[in-house]
Amino acid sequence: MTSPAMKLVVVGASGRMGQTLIRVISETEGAVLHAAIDRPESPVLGKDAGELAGVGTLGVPVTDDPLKAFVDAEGVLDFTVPAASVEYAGLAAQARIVHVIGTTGFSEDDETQIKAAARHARIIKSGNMSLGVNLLGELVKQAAAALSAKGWDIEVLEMHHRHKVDAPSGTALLLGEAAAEGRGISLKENAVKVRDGHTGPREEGTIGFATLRGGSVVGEHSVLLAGEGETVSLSHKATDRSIFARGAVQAALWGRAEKPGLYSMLDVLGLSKTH
Ligand SMILES: NC(=O)C1=CN([C@@H]2O[C@H](COP(=O)(O)OP(=O)(O)OC[C@H]3O[C@@H](n4cnc5c(N)ncnc54)[C@H](OP(=O)(O)O)[C@@H]3O)[C@@H](O)[C@H]2O)C=CC1
Ligand SMILES: O=C(O)C1=N[C@H](C(=O)O)C[C@H](O)C1
Repeated sequence: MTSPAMKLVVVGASGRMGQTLIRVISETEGAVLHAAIDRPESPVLGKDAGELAGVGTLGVPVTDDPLKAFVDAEGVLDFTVPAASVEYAGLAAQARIVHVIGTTGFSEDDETQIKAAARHARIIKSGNMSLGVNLLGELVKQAAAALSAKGWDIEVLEMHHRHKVDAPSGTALLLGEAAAEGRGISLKENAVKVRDGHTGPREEGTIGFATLRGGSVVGEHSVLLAGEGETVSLSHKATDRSIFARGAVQAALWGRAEKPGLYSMLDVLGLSKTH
């Protein structure tokens, strides 16, 4: 017997990802839009979420009351801002529902609070929900392990649209973590996120980041492994935000059957060693 469609709440409904999520949910068998939430000051409150996202009337008005929305829901899809995601994680824990977090730019304190919420909520969190980037992360891990001898320098390059507010991107950090794992080192202790002025020569074993912003670029990432006389380059280019939204809906459906905990897209995609 097939289970009824999973009731999903989209928070940040007016955002670039919020609208893409509403569209993708409307096209996904097994998922249904239960509620759409935005900030109390948002001009879209009261508007139909489907009309807002260009998929026709869905009979779901945008509200600013997450608590009420979460009570009867089974999952929340959250691509908003760190402060809001931390708050939603607490509410999802109270409601015992699945919380898919795509938001990026968290502080260490935010991460601690999300981990605490995952004692009761099923949280799936990733800096990038696409299949391609998560596969790329695994390839980067392998390449970093294979090219771990001295003389191979790792640099992560990213470009995004002019509206993006955090840097390096969540994806760049995910790829940096993958490279660090391949090397058996800590990213936190070896990352170089900014270079300016007389920096001196590159420090052996560091992982560098470079950030570009402009135009409407959805998301482009490259990991360069630069050696003496040769460079290996591993890249991903996103041209459509629906790749992230499809991954998020897939994550929510997967999380429905899981125990409370903090999971990543590697768990959802079966690429995790521990799952
Ligand atoms: N993990 C992944 O695969 C991906 C992650 N992202 C990340 O998702 C996040 C959002 O990206 P994007 O959609 O481009 O950004 P937008 O700015 O377009 O959307 C963010 C939305 O969140 C809303 N918002 C802000 N505060 C609250 C709140 N307290 N409660 C409810 N809603 C709130 C904003 O409303 P308002 O505009 O009124 O402030 C806006 O509608 C970013 O962190 C981005 O990096 C993006 C794509 C893929
Ligand atoms: O802000 C964005 O747009 C994106 N954010 C995510 C990130 O920080 O990596 C994922 C994707 O690249 C788009």
